[in-house]
Amino acid sequence: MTKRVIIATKNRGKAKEFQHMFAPYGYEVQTLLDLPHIEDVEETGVTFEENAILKAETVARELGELVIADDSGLAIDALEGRPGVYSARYAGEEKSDEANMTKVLEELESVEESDRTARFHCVLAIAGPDMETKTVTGSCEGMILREKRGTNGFGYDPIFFVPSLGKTMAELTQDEKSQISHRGHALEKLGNMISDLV
Ligand SMILES: O=P(O)(O)OP(=O)(O)OP(=O)(O)OC[C@H]1O[C@@H](n2cnc3c(O)ncnc32)[C@H](O)[C@@H]1O
Ligand SMILES: [Mg+2]
Repeated sequence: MTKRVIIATKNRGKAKEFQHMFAPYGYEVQTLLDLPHIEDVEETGVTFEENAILKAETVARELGELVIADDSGLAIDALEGRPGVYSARYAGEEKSDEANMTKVLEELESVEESDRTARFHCVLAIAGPDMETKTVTGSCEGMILREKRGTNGFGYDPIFFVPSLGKTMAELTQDEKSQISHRGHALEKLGNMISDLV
């Protein structure tokens, strides 16, 4: 029987990545896109950790099941860590990846190459009945380019350059991204915990 794991996300890009990352372990991933009766959780926290816990615990309580949530974002040094926890809505409530990237590129227009350092952060929270909520973190270092490159991935991937690979995140295959990404690193840490629980 296929094991099922629920991820409390409505982000199609994240959903696709989790499906890909869990498949080799024989897990079928369901997200809030498959469970439309579950409402969006308001992200009132001021840290990735607070928001990940909020999303995981709220949905776990509603479903009475084990749930994983992902809160993530991009921290740019020249912008004092912005967009940070506001990454999804940086250019407005409509959560447009294109508008968010355009805003970042404009804000960095006068910033020279060596100062364009940034990193993606990901906090995964796992919550469920009869267990204490746990969190793990992962990050990935890079540079913000001056224009978009590549069409894979989602969010800020086309402007996030990974120096060790000489490519943007949006030029990586799903396998390549999972090996080096903030989400991939966090999920590695969650690995053993999940196999004990789900
Ligand atoms: O809360 P859920 O429903 O999971 O979906 P969301 O898109 O609102 O997710 P977050 O609140 O965690 O915001 C994360 C934002 O950070 C960006 N982001 C996170 N991981 C990324 C990745 O792997 N590549 C590119 N951008 C990413 C992207 O803009 C996301 O919308
Ligand atoms: Mg969100």
